[in-house]
Amino acid sequence: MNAKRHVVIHPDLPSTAAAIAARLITAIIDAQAARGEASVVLTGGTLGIASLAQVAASPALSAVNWSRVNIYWGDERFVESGSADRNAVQAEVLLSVLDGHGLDRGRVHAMGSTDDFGTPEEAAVAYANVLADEASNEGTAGELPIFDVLMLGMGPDSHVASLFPDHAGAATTGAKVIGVHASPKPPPLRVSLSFEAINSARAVWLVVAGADKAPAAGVALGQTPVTRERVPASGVSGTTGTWWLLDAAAAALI
Ligand SMILES: O=C1O[C@H](COP(=O)(O)O)[C@@H](O)[C@H](O)[C@H]1O
Repeated sequence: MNAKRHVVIHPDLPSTAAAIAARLITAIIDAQAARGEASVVLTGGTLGIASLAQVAASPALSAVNWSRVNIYWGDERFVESGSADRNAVQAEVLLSVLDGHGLDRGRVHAMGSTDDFGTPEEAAVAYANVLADEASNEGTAGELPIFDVLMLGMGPDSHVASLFPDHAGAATTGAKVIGVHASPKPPPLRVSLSFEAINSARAVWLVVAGADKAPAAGVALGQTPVTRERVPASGVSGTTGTWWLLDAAAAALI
């Protein structure tokens, strides 16, 4: 067992979402106390979006200085900017509420859409440039800003972000952001952080709920060695720790 890997199991999806929301607000407050701002990487997915809704409803919302929170995404569907398929559109359940709490939309960095780019690769290069600019602005060495918390959903096939098992993106090295074609899960075109970018984060949280995720969680957390190309969820980790935040159904085979 990786000493920095933590597994936290909650009874069901609603309680897991509420716990993740409380954890996220606390992590942002702690990061702001330490360095004046906080950066979070959001995920789409059932539990990821449910957790954002819980943040929006939290009485602790006003404890955060939302004007100094930087928001990124781990992956995005390469579709029209207003499409309900987009993780950034789904995140409006929180962002629209935060507008009333001082959120600086200049710090909200959505990945590109088909409105502005011809291919996922073009959007990926543009997002890599955004990340490099933000790293430079904050004085962080390298091409990636500090990610205090990076959230990832996980698919039943063990994909995280848009890194799918035995698919080109999961085998890519040397790029921070990649274009994805022929995604096994629709829509087929996507943009995703690479393993390299994900694993630069301080804390990586895998947020996982539902019985359909139990086999993949069992394999990713199991004793049998697996590769990240075959089981992408097994290949992510934070520099300070990796937290698996699951409901009981998803944890049934751990
Ligand atoms: O396609 C995606 O799926 C995963 C997981 O979604 P879920 O609905 O099965 O929880 C999500 O984390 C990822 O961001 C998204 O693009």
